Amino acid sequence: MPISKSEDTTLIKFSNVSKQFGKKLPLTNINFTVKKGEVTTLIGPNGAGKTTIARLILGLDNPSSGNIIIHPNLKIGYVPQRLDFASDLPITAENFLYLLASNSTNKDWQELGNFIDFDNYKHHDISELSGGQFQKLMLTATLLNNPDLIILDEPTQSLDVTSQQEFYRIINQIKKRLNITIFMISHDLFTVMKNSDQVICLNGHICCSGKPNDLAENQDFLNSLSAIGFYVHHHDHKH
Ligand SMILES: Nc1ncnc2c1ncn2[C@@H]1O[C@H](COP(=O)(O)OP(=O)(O)OP(=O)(O)O)[C@@H](O)[C@H]1O
Repeated sequence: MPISKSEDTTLIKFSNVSKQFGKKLPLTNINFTVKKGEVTTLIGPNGAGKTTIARLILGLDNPSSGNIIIHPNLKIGYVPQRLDFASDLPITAENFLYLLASNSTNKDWQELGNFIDFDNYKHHDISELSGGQFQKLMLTATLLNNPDLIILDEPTQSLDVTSQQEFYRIINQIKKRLNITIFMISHDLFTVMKNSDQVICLNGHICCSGKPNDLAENQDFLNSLSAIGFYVHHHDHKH
């Protein structure tokens, strides 16, 4: 069913979606929308159903019940958590992008390279890249197909704080300059709160969701974060 005109900025809409695997019910009654041009971040503990949601969006799996509407002709790119097969390839980062670009719709990979500080490591073999450089390369590889929306599965999981901040800076640039919508799965609660337009807190069901600023003030949100194992720092004293 197409999205009606009044919801034109809605790229993805989950309505009462549940997913069952045998006797397991990892997702129950999931409702959310992803709006064009926004960064939506899904947070939750291991086993919360985050990857299952990403797979449903990508059409790799179907909901057991409920309805998922994807905006017609939406091009979705996926940046996986890891890409084991590529990390040992005896090929430079530059040649890797060059090869991918020759098969893609966006031939201008060198321009995309500006986003990721590519000149500093483009002549390095992929196996020599740092975790942060490799993630940036994967991100750029995904952008080669001119997606409208990209899904990032825990992109900063193995990165140190400086590389995480750098990665989120790039994500924000991509959002602004290329007008790409971002759907991100993440564990980095505090970076998420700084860098998202919408946060969805998941643990089999949606515990709460909203704009980071609203949620930060919301005791239900703080309680549900504690309940699912996120440490919440209460900064209630003055320096
Ligand atoms: N194909 C499958 N068959 C059976 N159970 C599955 C399948 N895929 C996922 N599950 C189960 O669904 C639940 C949610 O898994 P999912 O991978 O979506 O969680 P997650 O939030 O992404 O976890 P993590 O943070 O560890 O990656 C888990 O209990 C998992 O074992």
